[in-house]
Amino acid sequence: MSTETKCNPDLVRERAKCTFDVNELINLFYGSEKATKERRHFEDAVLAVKELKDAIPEEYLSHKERYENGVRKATILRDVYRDYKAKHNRDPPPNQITKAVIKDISPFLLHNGMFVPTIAGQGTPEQQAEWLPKAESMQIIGTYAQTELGHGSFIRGLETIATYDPKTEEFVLNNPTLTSFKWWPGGLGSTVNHCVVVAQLYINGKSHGIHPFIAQIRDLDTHKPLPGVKVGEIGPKMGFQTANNGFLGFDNFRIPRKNMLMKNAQVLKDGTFVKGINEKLTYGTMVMVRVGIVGDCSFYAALAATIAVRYSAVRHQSHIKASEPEAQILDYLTQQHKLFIAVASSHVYRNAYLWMEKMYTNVMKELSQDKQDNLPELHATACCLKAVCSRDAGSLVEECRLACGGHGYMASSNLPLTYGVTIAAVTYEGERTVLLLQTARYLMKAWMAALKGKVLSPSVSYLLNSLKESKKPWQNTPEGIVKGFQHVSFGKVKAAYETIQKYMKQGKDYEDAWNLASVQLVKASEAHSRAILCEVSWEAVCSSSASPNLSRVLQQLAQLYLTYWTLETSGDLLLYSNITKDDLIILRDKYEELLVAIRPNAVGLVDGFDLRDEILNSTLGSYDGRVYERLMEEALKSPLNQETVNSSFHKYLKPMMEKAKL
Ligand SMILES: CCCCCCCCCC/C=C\CCCCCCC/C=C/C(=O)SCCNC(=O)CCNC(=O)[C@H](O)C(C)(C)COP(=O)(O)OP(=O)(O)OC[C@H]1O[C@@H](n2cnc3c(N)ncnc32)[C@H](O)[C@@H]1OP(=O)(O)O
Ligand SMILES: Cc1cc2nc3c(=O)[nH]c(=O)nc-3n(C[C@H](O)[C@H](O)[C@H](O)COP(=O)(O)OP(=O)(O)OC[C@H]3O[C@@H](n4cnc5c(N)ncnc54)[C@H](O)[C@@H]3O)c2cc1C
Repeated sequence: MSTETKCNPDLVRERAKCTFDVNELINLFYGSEKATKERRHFEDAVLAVKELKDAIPEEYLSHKERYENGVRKATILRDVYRDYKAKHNRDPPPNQITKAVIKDISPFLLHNGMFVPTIAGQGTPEQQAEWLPKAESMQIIGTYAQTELGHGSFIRGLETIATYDPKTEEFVLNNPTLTSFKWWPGGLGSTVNHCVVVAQLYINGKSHGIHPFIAQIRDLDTHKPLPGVKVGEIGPKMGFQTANNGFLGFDNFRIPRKNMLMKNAQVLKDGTFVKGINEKLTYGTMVMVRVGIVGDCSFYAALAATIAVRYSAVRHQSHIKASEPEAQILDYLTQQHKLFIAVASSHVYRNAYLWMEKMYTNVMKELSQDKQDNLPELHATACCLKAVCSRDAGSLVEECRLACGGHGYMASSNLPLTYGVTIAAVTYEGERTVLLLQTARYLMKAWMAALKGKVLSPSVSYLLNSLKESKKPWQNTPEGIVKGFQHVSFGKVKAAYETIQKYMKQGKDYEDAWNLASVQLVKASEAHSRAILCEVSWEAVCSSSASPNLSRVLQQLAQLYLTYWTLETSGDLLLYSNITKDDLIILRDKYEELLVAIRPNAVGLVDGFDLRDEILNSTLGSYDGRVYERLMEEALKSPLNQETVNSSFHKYLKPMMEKAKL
């Protein structure tokens, strides 16, 4: 029997309506047919491992059990990765199968995501040769320990100290205050035995700024903290329950000189400090991860959209017309308004990620040739896109959850957990406002350069164009809308700059003027991000190799994104572009037309994300649409349903009722 015949009939009908080839979309989204095959093949291999299946839903486990189960599965998953690599002589293809296995966040996330990349990016060839083979083969397990109780955003303010002792050629690590304790690093709680510690370097009483050091913190055999190390777990959070975030403090803990990662700056045996070409290269891992987070946002938006769109196709409630049967809730335009933007945004973030990945790779290549010219643009762009995409993705996931009504509130929908994980990215790897202000610094510099008629980097060159060109009449085309967002960014950058100047003319120094203008500066960065997202995604769609049928739908999605944000930010466009009220009315109508046009393809579009049921892990979103059956099946797994009468009845309820009779 085919999967289709077992499916909910609404979903079968939806799939029959689709006007494009879903497999073509899948291959386009993931790069190629070969990439799809390899990814699916790897996912199959993981899912074939029986031990990776959970007996009961994670939510019924205690905090400790959940962590232990997470570690158990992470180690099995690690074996599957290793075997794949041994068999195919290459890493497994990019995939999201960890989501199907760990459900929440792997206790090895920081090992793979930041510990290994920091050794690779910040270590000398000798250090890489020493640590990478051990780390990559999991002989050692590590994390990235930067944030402290007292400081996360302002990393120059970190208080962990590494004092060089030339007599023994060692660094002495100390956490002199409570606020200097490391706080947050994933896996630190009970999993890792090593970490990259970011600490203030002192030589002969002189501070030389923050640098990364490798410290072994637990014994490799007993796993006990080494003498001089105080380490533990920070407790339950809004999400990330299995990430095993921890705290760490050192008391005169010695590590050899070679444990400072010295690709950028060095400490020689005699204590001579050799400065790197650019001290900000020490922040390199964060830049890489910020790029990766834009890709993660695409995944989370796709996951939530898949669940909510499929559920909305299956769910019937009320009537659009009294004479007709109860409508699929997906037929309500308000529901389409809530959901289709999540589908469209996933594509936008995916294209933005691919664009950023190229920029990142180019800059890394240039840095290897000692060329740093494009590093500021990379940093500024990664900061604002990470900030805007993570916040938007969080809101989209929450909107999808709300769009599922009461059932969206069930843990078994997987939408609450997905929200907790998605929204964390607004804070980690650089808090949103703080990162937007970093981009604003870059925009102010670019603006000053534009005023002087200098050539600007590609991502901000529109500032110069907008300055040179007089504003042209608004055009209600995608290209016209992209230009409109560039005008908004231009206007906001200019206004923020002029506000700073105004305060300075009033006698304020630059820093105070900056702070007083900072709400505008943040908004300028947001507008700059939106202009990039619109331009990059529209260009990607126009240059795609998709067939005419698919291309039409992808263009509709991209136009939906542009139109949605035009209507959402119409005040800004009225202020800074030549858009008129009449243009906005036309766009409002166009937006509604787009929702109606996308509607028949809604299920096909989410099928095109190719997220299998095990990854969705949702009663509401599975491919076959057996929503009500799954809700009941999951509810029956509750431990409270494993007994007819719970002991609390005899202990509390009955005595209460009996007392009440007296
Ligand atoms: C082959 C292609 C591969 C593409 C990549 C894809 C790979 C994907 C893999 C990863 C994906 C997912 C992995 C998941 C892992 C997830 C981990 C989740 C767990 C979370 C971990 C963490 O949170 S770790 C801790 C993160 N912490 C932060 O982010 C702290 C934020 N704060 C800062 O970064 C800095 O303090 C701040 C930048 C805000 C300020 O620094 P400061 O030194 O004070 O600098 P300023 O004085 O403000 O500025 C001075 C000038 O320096 C410039 N600058 C600052 N930072 C950088 C930088 N990183 N690079 C370059 N330049 C920088 C700044 O712009 C100033 O310049 P100016 O010219 O003077 O204006
Ligand atoms: C789930 C999760 C996982 C994490 N994992 C790790 C990890 O593995 N390793 C690690 O080292 N860290 C980790 N972190 C820590 C994370 O990187 C920091 O929490 C993050 O960088 C924000 O710093 P903060 O907590 O100091 O926020 P704060 O800077 O204290 O932010 C609080 C408020 O102050 C505002 N603010 C701060 N500075 C400024 C400013 N200059 N201008 C304007 N407003 C400002 C912010 O906008 C925000 O509204 C993790 C955090 C989370 C939530």
